[in-house]
Amino acid sequence: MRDVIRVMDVSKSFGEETVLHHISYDFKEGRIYGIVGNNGSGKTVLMKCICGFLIPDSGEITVNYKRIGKDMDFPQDTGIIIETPGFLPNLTGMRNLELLASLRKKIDKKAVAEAIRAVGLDPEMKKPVSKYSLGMRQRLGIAQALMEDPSLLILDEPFNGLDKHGVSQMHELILAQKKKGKTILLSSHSQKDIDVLCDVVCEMDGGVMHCIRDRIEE
Ligand SMILES: Nc1ncnc2c1ncn2[C@@H]1O[C@H](COP(=O)(O)OP(=O)(O)OP(=O)(O)O)[C@@H](O)[C@H]1O
Repeated sequence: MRDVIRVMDVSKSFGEETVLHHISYDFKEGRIYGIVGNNGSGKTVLMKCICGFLIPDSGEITVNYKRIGKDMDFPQDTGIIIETPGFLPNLTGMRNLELLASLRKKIDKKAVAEAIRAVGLDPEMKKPVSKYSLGMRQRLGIAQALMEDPSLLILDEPFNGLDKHGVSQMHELILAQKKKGKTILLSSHSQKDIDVLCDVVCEMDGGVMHCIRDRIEE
């Protein structure tokens, strides 16, 4: 099984606080990994390092065998949600995603509209994003992560602000992504999200990461 992400002896501190302490782990293709741990345990910092938003103090991370920060600034072919997604408030959801898509490659309006529909929003909706509820904004964030059909998804608390129905819709969407062979890293404080979705559960604690469940190896 191919290693999509390799985290090799990665450390990261902020002042006196060591958040990641010599972490090494290989994330394999086609699996859903749950990243769990208490508040402040370093889940977001690890995901940000993988996405190139933070630079480790030492160690190396590769995504699809390319070194982040060396061979490329951020991972290619990757959909990312880190923290609550920010959008231009006066534009519609569709226009926001079209703009983001156009920064990367030739804009595919049909794919953008499909992603918006897949998260339960209406691509024709005329409402500007400033009038979206938190849950709608979160759905748009998930659509943004999915719209270019990336093979890797890095989702930090992607269900924030969603109601019960919304969460189960998004569970189905994520499981459908897994069926397409995608690799998914997901952090969540909800045990249900982790139980329903994840093949492997990795816990952050005291700067280190332990795999506490592996349904594939069991
Ligand atoms: N840019 C930064 N500057 C200084 N400290 C930071 C920075 N980013 C994160 N930290 C610190 O790193 C630690 C880990 O933060 P992180 O956001 O990764 O936690 P988390 O596990 O995602 O928590 P939560 O479950 O609350 O989202 C925290 O103590 C946080 O204050």
